[in-house]
Amino acid sequence: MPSSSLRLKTTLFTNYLIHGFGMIILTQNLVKLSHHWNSSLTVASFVLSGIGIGRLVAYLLMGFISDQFGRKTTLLIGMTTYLIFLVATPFNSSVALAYALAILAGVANSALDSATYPLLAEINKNGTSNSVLLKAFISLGEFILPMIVLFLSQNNLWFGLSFMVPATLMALNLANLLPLNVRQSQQVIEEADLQGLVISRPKKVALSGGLFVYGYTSMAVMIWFTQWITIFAKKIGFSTTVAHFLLSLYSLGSITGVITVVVLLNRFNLKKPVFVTLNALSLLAITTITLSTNADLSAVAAFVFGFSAAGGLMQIALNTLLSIFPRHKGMLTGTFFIFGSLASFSVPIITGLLVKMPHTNIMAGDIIVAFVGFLVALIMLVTLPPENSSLADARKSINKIDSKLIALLEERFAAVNDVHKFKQTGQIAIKDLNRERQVLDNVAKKTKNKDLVPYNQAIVQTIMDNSRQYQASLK
Ligand SMILES: O=C(O)C(=O)C[C@]1(C(=O)O)C=C[C@@H](O)C=C1
Repeated sequence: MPSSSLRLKTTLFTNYLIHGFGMIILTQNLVKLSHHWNSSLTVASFVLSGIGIGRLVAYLLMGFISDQFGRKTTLLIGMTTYLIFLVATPFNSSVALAYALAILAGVANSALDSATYPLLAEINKNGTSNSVLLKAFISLGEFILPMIVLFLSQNNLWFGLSFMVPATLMALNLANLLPLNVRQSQQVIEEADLQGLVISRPKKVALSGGLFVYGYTSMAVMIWFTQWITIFAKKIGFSTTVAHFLLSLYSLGSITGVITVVVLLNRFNLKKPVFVTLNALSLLAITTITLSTNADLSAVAAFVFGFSAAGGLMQIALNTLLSIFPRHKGMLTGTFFIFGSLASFSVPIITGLLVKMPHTNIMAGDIIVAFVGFLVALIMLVTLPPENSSLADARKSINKIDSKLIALLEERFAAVNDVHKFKQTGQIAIKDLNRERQVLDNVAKKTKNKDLVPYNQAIVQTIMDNSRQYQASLK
């Protein structure tokens, strides 16, 4: 790996560690901040919604900027706005400005996403495991920040230091990024890569449509669980300790899942089986949680649910989407995350309505969400071209393709036989160089991956040479 690429990756992962801090920094300091703003806790928690608004408003714009003006520009926008949010928030004493700063944090988040996911896909051909790793850095940030907040409060230190730690990291990270030539680190984005996956149009439509739906369900399935599991567990008679423990097991499962998925995807070409298996596991786990009245069984299911549903599935789906339409990675990332943001917005409303209805099992709705996610995984299974995880596997694929080619060649020779009959009747020469040129032009036009044109043309030329020999052999 070139050193510039390693340096760029360090910047990207550090950004997401800081983003892990950023995700919970307002909630972790909410009481202190509300005093600072001279407001009630209710008003202070309203400020949190600014982040969601900022994300929703900015995703498409940032996606556009990322595609049109480059990943580095978008990264700089994201990092600078994050820095302003982190530095200004602890000093600010106006609620209105706090809301504006929260919106800025949302904008920063959307800029980072719109630049980072496309960049990771471009730096590494198989960028899925790196995208999943981003989630691990977010979790690490979310794990560290509460400890910093606790340390500051126990030692009577200024709460604003918890903002200054990520702000300092962000400033250093900006200094690290500024001199970098990101285009060079992106390496050569070959024409072949820009063509995207070679699959039929209907398959492309089905897969990309499914993946956008997955942008919603993958987020919704987690929010639904995390929002209700404690209340649900108490309602079905589990002790308060068990009820809270289920959420911790979910988080533990999530971190284990992310690490497992990163290792699996790094070592083997297993994207499809991993995606389908984890979706099946998440469906099974949430069904178990919904129906179980046994605390031990629910505990195992909560861990498995975190492992699968929160183990980086969203990142795998986004990465697959980017591989279908590589020319518009920024806009696609933005749109995908808008679906996710819609889930954060709508799930609390939907579940809020459901919970008012008598005799409803609030977790049952999450089974439906997980089931839709599983259906998308099945669509991926049938539409994505096969990945070969070993030499033997790759050769098996070649054998299958060769069988199809042979059948097609036999069909072609049958057509050549007909051509030959017409030529004999009309006393026309076998060799027709004009026709051969037409055929080769057609090959160039039909070949999607332009790097392959000379090879495909050479193959078809050989076929025509043999077609002539075959015709000469016929009586
Ligand atoms: O189309 C013809 O005239 C053919 O004879 C068939 C064919 C071919 O195999 O495509 C073979 C020889 C000619 O030189 C051109 C094309």
